[in-house]
Amino acid sequence: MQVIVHGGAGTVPKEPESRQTVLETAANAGAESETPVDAVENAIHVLESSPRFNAGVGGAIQSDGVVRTDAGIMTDDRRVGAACSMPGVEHAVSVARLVMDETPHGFVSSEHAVALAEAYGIETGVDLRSKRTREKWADLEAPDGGPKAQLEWIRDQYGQSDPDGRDDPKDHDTVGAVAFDGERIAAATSTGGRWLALAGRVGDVPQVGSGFYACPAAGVSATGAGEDIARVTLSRRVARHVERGLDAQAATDLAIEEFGELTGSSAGVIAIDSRGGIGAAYNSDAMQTARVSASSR
Ligand SMILES: NC(=O)C[C@H](N)C(=O)O
Repeated sequence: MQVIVHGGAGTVPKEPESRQTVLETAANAGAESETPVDAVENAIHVLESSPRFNAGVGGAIQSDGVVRTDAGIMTDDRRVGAACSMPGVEHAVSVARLVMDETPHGFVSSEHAVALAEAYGIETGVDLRSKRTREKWADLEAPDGGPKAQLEWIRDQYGQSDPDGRDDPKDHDTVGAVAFDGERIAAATSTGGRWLALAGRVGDVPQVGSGFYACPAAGVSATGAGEDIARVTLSRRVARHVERGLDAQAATDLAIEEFGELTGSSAGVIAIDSRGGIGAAYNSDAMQTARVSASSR
């Protein structure tokens, strides 16, 4: 099994070593799995459970102080599942997989996704705020009131990786994984979104072709400024470059170059192609990845 995972594209993290250790653990968990789809789910579970990443526990907070999680998963035969805007759901990737495996749909949202998760035994009602998230939120002096007041308040802060000048930004640490066993490919991405988005905002992560994609040619996971990633369907773009003959590294490089030219924004992508080529590219300051090729499976 070949596996690559990412821990988000953004600024240079303060403690890269400890994050790298979690990424390596996640990649190993993936490589020990039976199938590529198990591999991406298992790898992402590790990252969702770590408060160091913006997915599951430690996810970004929205304008009403609630962490809502999003995820998408896809396999090379174009089976796909996604779930979004879920308060209290640590393992968003498992809800996405549930949508793929158990429903005739591709995408289920908000309280209905949470209810579906609960009905199938996926844990809900988890407090996703880490200690740091709590402290940061307490400092922010959010307004009382509805969407208009919240929108006014976040207008200058949304998309800033360091809201209000605080350090330890959690804006960019979305997680993703791609796996290939020599025959089948799977890709998945999971996130808490971006700091101080309007309550209910959903980014690229659960949108097929934007935050994740898989087809016979390649599997892809993206991270970065979600609105901009969705505008150019970044993950599909990488896969298309592979379909036209590039290997995964050349395809991720080209897609990120195009993304920068088209949007002026920052993002990163990882990919594995059907010849076993692995690619990773980003135009932010940093994107940590870990990769494993286990010959035993
Ligand atoms: N950190 C991220 O990668 C954020 C994610 N792409 C989003 O916009 O929701």
